[in-house]
Amino acid sequence: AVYDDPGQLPMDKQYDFVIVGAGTAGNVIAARLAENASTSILIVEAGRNNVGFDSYLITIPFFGPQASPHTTFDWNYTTIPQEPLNNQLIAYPRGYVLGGSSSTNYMVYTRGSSDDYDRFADLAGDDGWNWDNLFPYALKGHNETGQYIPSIHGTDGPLLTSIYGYPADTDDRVIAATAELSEEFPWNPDHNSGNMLGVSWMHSTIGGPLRSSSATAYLEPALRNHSNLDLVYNSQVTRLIQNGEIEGLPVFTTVEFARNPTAPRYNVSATREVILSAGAIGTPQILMLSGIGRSLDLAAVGIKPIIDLPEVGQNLVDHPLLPIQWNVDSNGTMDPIYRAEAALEAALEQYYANGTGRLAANGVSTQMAFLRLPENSSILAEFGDPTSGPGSPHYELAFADGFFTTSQTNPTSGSYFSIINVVVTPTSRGAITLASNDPFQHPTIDPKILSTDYDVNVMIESVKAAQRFAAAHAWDGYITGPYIGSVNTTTDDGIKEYLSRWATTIKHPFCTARLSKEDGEGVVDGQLLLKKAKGVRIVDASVFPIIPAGHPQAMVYIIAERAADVIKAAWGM
Ligand SMILES: Cc1cc2nc3c(=O)[nH]c(=O)nc-3n(C[C@H](O)[C@H](O)[C@H](O)COP(=O)(O)OP(=O)(O)OC[C@H]3O[C@@H](n4cnc5c(N)ncnc54)[C@H](O)[C@@H]3O)c2cc1C
Repeated sequence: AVYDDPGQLPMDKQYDFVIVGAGTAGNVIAARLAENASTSILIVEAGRNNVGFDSYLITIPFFGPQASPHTTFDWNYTTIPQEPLNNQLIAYPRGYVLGGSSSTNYMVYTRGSSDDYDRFADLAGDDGWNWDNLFPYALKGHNETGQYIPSIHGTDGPLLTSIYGYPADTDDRVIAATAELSEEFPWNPDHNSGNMLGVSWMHSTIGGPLRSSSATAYLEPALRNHSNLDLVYNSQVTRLIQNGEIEGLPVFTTVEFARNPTAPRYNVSATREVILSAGAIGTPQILMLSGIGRSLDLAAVGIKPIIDLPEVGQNLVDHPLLPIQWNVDSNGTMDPIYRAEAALEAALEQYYANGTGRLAANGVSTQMAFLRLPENSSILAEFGDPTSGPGSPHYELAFADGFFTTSQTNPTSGSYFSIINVVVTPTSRGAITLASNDPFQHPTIDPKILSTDYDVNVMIESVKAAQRFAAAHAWDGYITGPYIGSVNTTTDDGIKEYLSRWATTIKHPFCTARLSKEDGEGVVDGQLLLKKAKGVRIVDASVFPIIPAGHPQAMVYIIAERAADVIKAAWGM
């Protein structure tokens, strides 16, 4: 059953599992556990329904970047001042809706490098998490035909993925530049094979003309098909409550939640486990509100410490992003972004008539490159190599037909080509801490974007690589010059100044409740069970020991698919 208010929930009902957060990972766990008819499951979600008011923003692919921030789909968090970015406060979006961030993200689908999975398995002390063993879970995707290797994609799983669905003016030139500069920018027929290096067509979680999210792919069918699954949304979990002790360890299987700060609080207990899937911000916030974290910090905001786990909320890592653009001469054709917006009515008419046109495709980019610094790079000599192996990239270039930005003011005329630079193996580490003991007050978010010399230097190298790509003959007669003339991006210092103005986050917070097989380290163990406690497992972006070197939603889905099997095995289901 589905409830849109916590007051409606039958309070005498027993659940085997209570899942906190109907987001990317939470819905995978819920749908898989619900396959066992004799098990009862409740999902508690703070955010809103994914259908209803303004929902075209989260269904029509082109509008993805407009679904957040400052909408009802978003938690609308803001960071504290980021010193390397001229002390700007950065909007820090997270999905506040069924499907979580999979309902509001930009839909880019990259599984990541096999090295990243193998390092995850090593740090977890469990080979079940390595690439070879997780590959069958990756096939729980569902594909359309296109520029990809069919044998490495699934065809009957729930999540829909596809390649870019609209011919861009720049497609042929990107491919020609790749052929021309093939030593630095080799073509890779499909970066979802475990080897992601090179330039490939971008894949997206789009099926037909619609966004595919964990709400549409997992939650909705599970609620339709399994009466043992209940959902309550508009219900924010305010803490977990200790309800006993087993083998000298506190048990935390009672979940407290409320509709808003002044509404009554309700409790529900799981007879087996609570699964925290509230994401890299929500999960550490709930743990700390429950007395689980760095004891001194908790006491400082008036929370009684119960479990001292100093890494809760620490190790926050995110990918920094920096867009750069070029003016282009497109023979009088408008920039596709304005073309879609200026001709919105016609575009919508086409979209609703037959699901085609610019609005049916991802609004971000068309192809993307994952690249390594050269072996003899002075950056690697000075700082070491943070990648998980020789098949993993240091940075990414994403190519966009039109003006793409999430930090600059959009121009209102002209035609553009954009390259989005991303440092995919950042070494900056920030933290989530509690600003108060009020669960409805946002936590303090400090991702410390671009705060290490390694990150800044790799971003500078990425921009230079983008400039080399845009200087290929393939762009002759098309690119007419760089877009921002006021900052000289031909020197390292110039790029640094440009970066302090326009770099931002790509919105991939990770690792705030990281796993570790070592005693005395991390927040969860290799089976994702909360350390020093009983009854709590965490499955979401927070448990990753290292941020994936790519767009991470695919790896969250894949890890959640296996976590569901780990839970089933633990309870003999
Ligand atoms: C704007 C944006 C663009 C992105 N673009 C991409 C992209 O193109 N490709 C890609 O691979 N990745 C992208 N990402 C990142 C990716 O979407 C996330 O890493 C991934 O979805 C995280 O999954 P999760 O399960 O950890 O958390 P989420 O999917 O965020 O789920 C957490 C859920 O828990 C709920 N919750 C939180 N606190 C509470 C509470 N106290 N009580 C009850 N419920 C709670 C939330 O409302 C949410 O529904 C993007 C993210 C954003 C925000």
